Amino acid sequence: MTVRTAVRLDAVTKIYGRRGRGGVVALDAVTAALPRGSFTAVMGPSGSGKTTFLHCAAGLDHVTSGTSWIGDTELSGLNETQLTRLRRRRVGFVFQSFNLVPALTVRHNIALPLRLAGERTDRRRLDGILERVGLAGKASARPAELSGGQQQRVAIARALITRPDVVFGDEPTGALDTVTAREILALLRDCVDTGGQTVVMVTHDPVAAAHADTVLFLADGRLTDRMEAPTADRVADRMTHLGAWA
Ligand SMILES: Nc1ncnc2c1ncn2[C@@H]1O[C@H](COP(=O)(O)OP(=O)(O)OP(=O)(O)O)[C@@H](O)[C@H]1O
Repeated sequence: MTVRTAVRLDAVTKIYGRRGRGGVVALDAVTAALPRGSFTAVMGPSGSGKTTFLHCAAGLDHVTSGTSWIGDTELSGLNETQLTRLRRRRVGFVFQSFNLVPALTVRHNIALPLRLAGERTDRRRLDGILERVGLAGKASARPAELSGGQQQRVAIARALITRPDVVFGDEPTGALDTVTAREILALLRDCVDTGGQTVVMVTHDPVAAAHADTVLFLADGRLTDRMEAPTADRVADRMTHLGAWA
């Protein structure tokens, strides 16, 4: 494979439980290659395998069969220690529920991945990231003192601090109002356009998906369709055909 691919899955199957004995086939021979510096949205009906796709792509979960790569690193070839290192340094995560540490200030929340990796935090870099996510004056605040949108900005800054190859988002705007969601999506878009990052985002929302370059559609664990240069209307239409709103 070429290093121009940030994320790759080759015939990835994920079964929870035991094959053929009541096990759930959450992903069924999924193959996808996501280029570096691209923004991909993953959509599909509830239970179609979106979160499982994200977890298998990011090394948060083991695949049952098939192979997945981050850059040129094959994840199934890594032991637990190597996987932990990869998750700390090469991927960033943003969740619907922000997952910040309440007792820590914004500055310390953002620096946490570096501390866990045993690295010193470069003050200038941290200030630069705070500025980039629009929180320059909030370094000493604690999460409870921030709005939902501001908390998600902290989570994005925390995801970016290790300069990851890929930022994975699982419904990153799911808990936000429409206006705030749009600001967060613009920030993720900027990570790709200005920062050269690769972003992969699970979402239920066609408007959110329209910020991506490509939308991948999952149904029953299979990749059934893709759309380039999506618009909210076209995505909503495609989701209707998948029975997503049923
Ligand atoms: N830990 C688990 N153990 C057993 N089954 C699981 C587990 N995680 C997910 N599943 C099942 O795998 C299938 C895919 O789940 P997944 O969470 O990936 O779907 P999703 O598209 O993200 O759903 P949603 O939109 O509702 O969050 C579902 O049938 C789900 O019930």
